[in-house]
Amino acid sequence: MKPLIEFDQVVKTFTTSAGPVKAVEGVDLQVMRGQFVTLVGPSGCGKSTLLNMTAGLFHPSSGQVRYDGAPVPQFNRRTGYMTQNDHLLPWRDVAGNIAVPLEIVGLPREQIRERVARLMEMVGLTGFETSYPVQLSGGMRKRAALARLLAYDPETLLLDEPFAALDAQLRLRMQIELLQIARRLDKTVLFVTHDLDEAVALADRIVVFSGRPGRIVRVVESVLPRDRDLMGLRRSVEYNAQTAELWELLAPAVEEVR
Ligand SMILES: Nc1ncnc2c1ncn2[C@@H]1O[C@H](COP(=O)(O)OP(=O)(O)OP(=O)(O)O)[C@@H](O)[C@H]1O
Repeated sequence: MKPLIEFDQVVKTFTTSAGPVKAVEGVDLQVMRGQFVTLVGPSGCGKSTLLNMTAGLFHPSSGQVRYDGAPVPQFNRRTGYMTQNDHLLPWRDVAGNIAVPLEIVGLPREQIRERVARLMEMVGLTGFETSYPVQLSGGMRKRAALARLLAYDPETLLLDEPFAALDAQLRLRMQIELLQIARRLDKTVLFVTHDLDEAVALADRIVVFSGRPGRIVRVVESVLPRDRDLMGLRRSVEYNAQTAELWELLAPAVEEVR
């Protein structure tokens, strides 16, 4: 099977007023179609930079990022991006926000209405069509942003700490929903997080980075079954052992940053 996303000896150096900043170095990684891959590592190790390069927002300084066998084009339209900030339009209601991508591609009104209703149901927002972002809780805003992202129907979801601002319970609910949706729609996911528990809970593979310049320290295959019960994970011996193993791996990098 061919990988969907490939990082081949990727180096990215930024030019800043304080001089060059090497964000990542020697990154070799292959992501298969349909895989859920989490990226963890200390702050500033270039995790977002890797997502940006997958989205085609900028290119590596050396090495190559390939998508479906070809170098990533400028603006990779087969990917959809979601960051900590949900970027909902405050002057549009929830249905109006989710409809934006469908309006851009010129879908007829009736089809937009149907697609929006389906997406709202998928993320558990039915009944809030006419609410405005300011009236929503943090979790509901994330759901709306996720539905809008799915409206683009991207093959790959690039998620940069999407749930970092949520409290523990809401985060768990969003994780459960995201995992279900990703599996059901067969999405490929690159998910950046600082939270090791989250990284292990969601991933098929966990990629651990060193401090800046970010290098891959280890790629860990999940010990959990693909079909997993996120609610019951805390009681899973395998889950706790894998999380502890990752803490050990990350400890030197955390020390370095300190
Ligand atoms: N556009 C840019 N111009 C200059 N420097 C940048 C740019 N983007 C990222 N950097 C620098 O590259 C390094 C890696 O940044 P990046 O945001 O990819 O790290 P990260 O691992 O996602 O960090 P965090 O976990 O804190 O979000 C940082 O030192 C950052 O300041």
